[in-house]
Parts: sequence; C-alpha cells; structure tokens
Amino acid sequence: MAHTIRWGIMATGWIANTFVRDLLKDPKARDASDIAHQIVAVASSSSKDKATQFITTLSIPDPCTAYSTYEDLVADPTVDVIYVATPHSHHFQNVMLALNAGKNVLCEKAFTVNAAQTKILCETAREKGLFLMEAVWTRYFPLSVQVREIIRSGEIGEVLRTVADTSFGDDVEEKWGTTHRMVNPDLAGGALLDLGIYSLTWVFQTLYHTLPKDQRKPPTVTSQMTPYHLTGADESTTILLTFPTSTPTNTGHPRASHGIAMTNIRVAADPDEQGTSGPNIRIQGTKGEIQVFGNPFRPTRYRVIPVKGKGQVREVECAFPDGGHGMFWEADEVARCLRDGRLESEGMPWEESIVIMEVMDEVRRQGGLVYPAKIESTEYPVQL
Ligand SMILES: NC(=O)C1=CN([C@@H]2O[C@H](COP(=O)(O)OP(=O)(O)OC[C@H]3O[C@@H](n4cnc5c(N)ncnc54)[C@H](OP(=O)(O)O)[C@@H]3O)[C@@H](O)[C@H]2O)C=CC1
Ligand SMILES: O=C1OC[C@@H](O)[C@H](O)[C@H]1O
Repeated sequence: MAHTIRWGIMATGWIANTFVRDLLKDPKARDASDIAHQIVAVASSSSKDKATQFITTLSIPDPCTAYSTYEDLVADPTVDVIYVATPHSHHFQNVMLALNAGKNVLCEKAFTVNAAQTKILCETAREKGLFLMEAVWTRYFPLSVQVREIIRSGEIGEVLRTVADTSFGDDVEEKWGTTHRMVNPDLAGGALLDLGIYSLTWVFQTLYHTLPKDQRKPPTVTSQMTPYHLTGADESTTILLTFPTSTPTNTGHPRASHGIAMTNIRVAADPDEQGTSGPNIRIQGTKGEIQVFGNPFRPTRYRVIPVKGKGQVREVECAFPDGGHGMFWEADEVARCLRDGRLESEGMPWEESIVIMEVMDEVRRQGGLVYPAKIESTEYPVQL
C-alpha cells in the first residue's frame, strides 16, 4: 500500500510550476510504488485568482484549495508538507511561518540568505519535531546516487579534486535587467546563491558527503567575486575549497582535497549544451576520474575513466521517466522521510546545509557582497 503525502504549494512561480508537474507524474513510471503524492492546496501571495489559475492550468485534481495568503495555506489541516518556492530572500520568513503552524517543509535552494538563518530553521524543526529539507533536487537523481556509490566503493581511489562549473552565457542586461530575482540584491540574487550552490553541491557530494560522518570537516575557502555593474549582486564567482583529509603523508604535512566551484551568468560552461567543451564536473581520484555532463543541476550522463591500463571507460545515461524534469526524486525522498518519521534526509542533512551556507557567507564576505539588513535578519516575523 503506497504511503500518500498531501502537499501545500507556497508560491506559483516558475519552479513551483515545474515541481507540481513532476508531482503529478505517476510514481510507478519511476519504480516508486511505495509512496504517492497529492496536491491539496496552493497559495499565491499575489491573488487567489493566480492560485486558482495555477490549479486549473496544471490540471491538479480535486480537492485542491486555492489561497490568497501563505498564512491561510499553512493553517490548512489537510496539508502534510509545504513546498516553499519563493525567492531566497523570503525563505527564512516563509519556512518559520510553516514550522510555527506545525507543518513539515521542503524549501527551495538556497536554503536561506545566510547560515545563521539556516541554523534557526533547523533548530526550530528539531524542537517542534517537524521534517525540514533544503530542496537540492540534484542530490536525489539516480545519477548522483550512483556517483556517490562509485566513490564510496573505492573504484576511482581517493578523491582529491573536484571541479564543477555551473555557468550560463546570458546577455545579463538583456535577460535579467535589474529587478529579476537572479540579479536583484533585495531578493538575495546573484550567481552564487542561485547557481553556485550546484557547483558546491558537487564539491560537497564528492569530497565531504561520501566520507564517514566523523571524517567530514568543513573546508577553508578562498574566492573571487565579480559584481554585476547594474545591481552589485555577483555575476561571477570562483571558489577554491580545501578539505583536510585523514590520509597521512610521508612529509608530515596533512594531505588535502581541493574543490573548485565556479559559477558565472555571462560566460557558459557548456556553450552548445552538447558537452562539446567537455564535462561540467570532473571528480578526480587516485585510480580514475568521473566526468559528469549536462547542467550540474540536471546532469544527463556520466563517464568513468580508470587510470591507464586499469579497466574500461564506461558511460551511463540518466533517464528522466515519463518526460519528467527530475524533481520527483526529491519529492519521493520527502514522502519516505515522513512515512518513516525522519526529521531530516540523509541525502541533504541539516549539518551539511549549514556548512554550505557558511561557505557561501565566507565567499560573500571575501567578495564584499552584502544584502539588505531586512533579508539578512534572524528576527521572526519581519515584514519583507
Ligand atoms: N530546483 C530548481 O531547479 C530551481 C529552483 N529555483 C529556486 O526556487 C525559488 C523560486 O524561483 P523561481 O520559481 O524561479 O522564481 P519566480 O520569480 O518565478 O517565482 C517566485 C514566486 O515567489 C512568490 N513571491 C513572494 N514574494 C515575492 C517577491 N517579493 N518577489 C517575487 N516573488 C515573490 C511569487 O509567487 P506568488 O505570487 O504566487 O506568491 C513568485 O511567483 C528560488 O529559491 C530559486 O533559487 C528556481 C529555479 C529552478
Ligand atoms: O535552481 C536553478 O536551476 C535552474 C536554473 O535555471 C535556475 O536559475 C536556478 O534557480
């Protein structure tokens, strides 16, 4: 018997639309017959009409209630879990609203504007016994799970370097202007929080998450940021992360692994989107390398290359069942966590979300990117 969870959708923008399309796909198409999803409520802070329109356009089955406020949504007793799909600037306030109403939460990336806010959210969820997860969907792709398994199996040896690039070659002025959330500091915009987080996801998945818990140590960080001349949010950020490893060396110096996380919205990592320029992610170990192709947030295939003479190169494609975008895998994880009474997901633990937010805080400090005090605030409630 499938365990069904009932979703409430907070906001009706681009990603809410994509997420709901995936929720509506039949889980059996992806061999998930143990869980099921129902969308029972949608709220738009713009108007009830916008929420109704969203329900109609996406053909969400009855019963599904449209609300004109997020407060009404979180008060709905039929909702098990809220999906927060607002801009980064609003996540802290929106998640606090939901947790205080006793709701479980899946919140879009970047989790919050800063690490202090993330810590408060995790502490609040723990105190209230509620489930909370940062929606880093890529971690739940079968491709990501397989790559982590390959690393843990030792097939590519000790992983000492990961290079990841999440970069779009946009005409920034033309495409994003000054007010879009991508570049607007009032909405915690900029390449780092929006896209750089995926490069960091690959660095952390491969150099941190794959280690036993007691060996996971936060990295030191050196970075450079280029501000977008029209708003001051970053259009380009490059980060060098140095993770201590437990491997002894004969020089007496501790060996370190390095992550290089890049993001840029003016030059593209993969200009023709065919992988002609090579993989966007390279995971380099002492016995071989894994190369990952496609956007780092939605990878499409990987290649394992053993060191010379030590085996065959193999290539694996990632299928997207039922024409889905790939967000259903993280939704399935939420359903299983709720079914099993877990407050956090093993794939994206609170502790790791906090460490990644701390890295982004440090990168912003080094780059001089300061957001308005109102959205950096750890006070709740604050009217944004
Ligand atoms: N996982 C992924 O692949 C992706 C994740 N994202 C993440 O999802 C979140 C939302 O992004 P996206 O959907 O692209 O953004 P959109 O601008 O398309 O939608 C955001 C929605 O948030 C609501 N909202 C509430 N307050 C504000 C405000 N002050 N300004 C603007 N919108 C507001 C609005 O919905 P309403 O009027 O209905 O209340 C709006 O439609 C971000 O955290 C982003 O990083 C985005 C794209 C892809
Ligand atoms: O999370 C994301 O992934 C896809 C991108 O297009 C989008 O800007 C970003 O928010």
